[in-house]
Amino acid sequence: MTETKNSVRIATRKSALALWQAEFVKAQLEHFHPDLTVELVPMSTKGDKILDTPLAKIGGKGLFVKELEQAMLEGRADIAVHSMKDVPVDFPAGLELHTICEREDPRDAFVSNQYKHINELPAGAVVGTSSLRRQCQIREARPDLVIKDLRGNVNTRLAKLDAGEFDAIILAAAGLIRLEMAERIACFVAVEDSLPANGQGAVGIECRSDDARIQALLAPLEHAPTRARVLAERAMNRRLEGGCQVPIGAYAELQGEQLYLRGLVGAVDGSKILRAELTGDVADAQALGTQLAEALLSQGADSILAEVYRDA
Ligand SMILES: NCc1[nH]cc(CCC(=O)O)c1CC(=O)O
Repeated sequence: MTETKNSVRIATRKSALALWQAEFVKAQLEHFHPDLTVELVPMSTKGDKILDTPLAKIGGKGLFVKELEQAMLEGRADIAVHSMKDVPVDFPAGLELHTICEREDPRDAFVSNQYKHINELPAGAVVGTSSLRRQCQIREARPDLVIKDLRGNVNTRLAKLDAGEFDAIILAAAGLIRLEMAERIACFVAVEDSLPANGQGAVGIECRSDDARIQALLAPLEHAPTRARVLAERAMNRRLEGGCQVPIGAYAELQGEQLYLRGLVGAVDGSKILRAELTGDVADAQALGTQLAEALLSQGADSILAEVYRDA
């Protein structure tokens, strides 16, 4: 399809979750703009191709977004739909994160075919996750469990659980809910027990900074409360210079006009987890995130993170 005034092309990864999110944005755009033609442009990213290496070791910010951004910069697509959790803090010149949609359940989910709760797992049980943030919080609570790396998209991870490679796995609840697999969730993990990653459960839309036509079309998809929460969480990560593969949790909730923000930085072995929280005016969301990061840094977060990056 050639570019017309009344079309939008969405660059998307090909995983089931990415396609769901792109279809969701397509449906929303068509709902608000009945005359609009919306087309998906699926593509593979480096992160999709390297499946055998723990994510923390590949490093490289934007492993899952670079190809999508290239497509927008070259005019092969107009927008890219991302899980906010996977979106790097900075954007290439000419692109911006323009829209943040309403958040799905931000919690982690405990998934197991035998056990209803992490506390039911016997000593030595094997738990699968590739997230350092989840690892450090599990290790702190249950040093007797064995944690094994678990990569792949949601379906691959569930298949590995079902094949008996793990006694339980931890996934983002949002992904399972979106893919209509909520029945696989044995229990939602309380945010007190597993503080979510910044942006978890929220979908963001990136577009060209100078594309006023697209930005006007995106306007009705914006969800201001989610934006405030996610911006606070991202500001915390930004100040800590944390990419998406770091043992950092950041979670903001709205309490009226107040934003309640919690953060943590953990040593991967669970030997030490720093926590901080604060409450402030929602209008100061980003400043609050930075302030929370400062509180964690003053507790020694920088030396913990330096260790993580050295080992990675
Ligand atoms: N890191 C991969 C990723 N990115 C977004 C989600 C889930 C959906 C979301 O958080 O919006 C997942 C899977 C997971 O962590 O289990």
